[in-house]
Order: sequence, then structure tokens, then C-alpha cells
Amino acid sequence: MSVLEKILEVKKKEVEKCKQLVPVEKMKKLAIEKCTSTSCENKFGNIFKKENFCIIGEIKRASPSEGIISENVDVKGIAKLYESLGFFAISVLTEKNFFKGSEQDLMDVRSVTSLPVLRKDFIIDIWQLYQTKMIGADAALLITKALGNKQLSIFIKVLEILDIVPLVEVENEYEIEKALNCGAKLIGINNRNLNDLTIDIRKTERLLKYIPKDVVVISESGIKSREDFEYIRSLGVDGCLIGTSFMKTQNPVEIIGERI
Ligand SMILES: O=C(O)c1ccccc1NCC(=O)[C@H](O)[C@H](O)COP(=O)(O)O
Repeated sequence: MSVLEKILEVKKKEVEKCKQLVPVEKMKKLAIEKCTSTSCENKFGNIFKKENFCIIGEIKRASPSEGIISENVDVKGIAKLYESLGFFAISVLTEKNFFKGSEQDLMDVRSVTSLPVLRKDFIIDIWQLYQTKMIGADAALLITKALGNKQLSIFIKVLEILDIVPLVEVENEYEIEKALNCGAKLIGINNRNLNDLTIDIRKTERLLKYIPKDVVVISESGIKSREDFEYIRSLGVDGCLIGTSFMKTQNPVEIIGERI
């Protein structure tokens, strides 16, 4: 069984338990109420303007590739640091079993920053989309490999209705075709192979040619040094998402330089 398959198996059981506590219809009702009660513009949508190179800094306590990275991290402090560095958005890993994250982490970030917040989790059920609204996320990750065509199309539409920007993650040209056919407008090329966790940051360069110019592209994972960052930036993608190396250095300027 691949790493992703293991994560998805555990996630399925977790979501089933959650749905017993709060049924999907109830969660949907709450999410719709939240949509009608909030009128703020979703700043994650600015990514579609393609104005600047967008850095998304991730808050990541642990991972299957690294084990513990920073379990007792000061989530609010890191969020403020990312904001002070002019990042475009903050990504929060909310998965518990493999990443030691939580929905509370995302809500804590939301409470201290005006930056848009991306929920990074393993979304396999519509219940999680409504929950994503309830915890205050502005964007949510959808993993193409984890979803069937119909499910991916529906999840993209539902997120858009909830005013949450879907970031659709791909690993190869076939997944790009699937993501585009399902309506993805923001694509994340994952430099990490989710089956065996190997990293290849040149994947972004190889796959970029399969994505139309009007689609926004983010390069995700494995950006570890200033050299990696400058290389990814030189490819003409719209932004990048960095987790592990920011958490490890605690001084992201070492990777991105003084000016972004
Ligand atoms: O990070 C992992 O080991 C991992 C394993 C299996 C599925 C997903 C995984 N990571 C989730 C992410 O999307 C990354 O945290 C994100 O792209 C940042 O990557 P990095 O900068 O390499 O921490």
C-alpha cells in the first residue's frame, strides 16, 4: 500500500466518525449560513490576477517523509512571521494522524492574520468541504490522485459555491488533463511523489508545458534552498508553496532572500 493510500484509508474512517457526530445535512446548513453571514472578499482569489510571484508558507508540525518537524510550534507566531515577510497566503496542514495538525491550528492562524488561509488535508468527502468553510479557510487542497473524475468536478464546484478557492494538486500529465477537464483553474504541481515520497523539483519544469497559460500554477514541495527557490521562480510559475524548510530554518529569508 502506498503512503497516500494509507493516509486515505485512515482519513475515510475518521470522516465516517465525524459524520456520525455532525451529519452532512447539518454541516451543509451551517456552511451555507456562514456563507450568507460573511461578506468579506476572499483574498485568495487575488492569485488569479497573476500580478506577483506568490509565496505560500506552510505550517507543518510533522510529515510521513520527515517525522516530527516542529510538533510544539507556535502556530500564531509563525503566521505573524509569514505575514511580516509579505507572503501571499498561509497553508495549514490540518491532518492529525500523519502530520499532527488540527482544525484548531487553522482557526488559530485565521484569528491572528488577515492573509488568506489554505487548508491542506486529504479531502475525500463532501462533509469536509462544509467543514472547511466552518473553520474559516479561504482555499482548500484537492488531490487529483485521491478523487474520481465526477467527485473532483463536484468538489471544485461546491468549493466555488462556498467561496473557497480549490487548489487542485497534480503529479503528472494525465492528472493535469483530468484536473483541467474537471474545471481546475488553479493547479499545484507536486514535486513530491505521494506513492513513495521521492522529491524531484524539476517535475514542475517538465509538466508546465501541459498547462494552458490562463491557468494559475503553483509549484509545491521539496523547495529546500535559495538555489531551489530561484530555480522554481525562474520557470514562470505563479508561485510556490514551502513547508518543511521554512519550519526547519525558522528564518525563511535564508531561502527566499530579502526581497520577494
Ligand atoms: O510532506 C509529506 O511527507 C507528505 C506525504 C504524503 C502526502 C502529503 C505530504 N505533504 C503534503 C504537502 O502538500 C506538503 O506539505 C507541501 O507541499 C509542502 O511541502 P514541503 O515544502 O516539502 O514540506
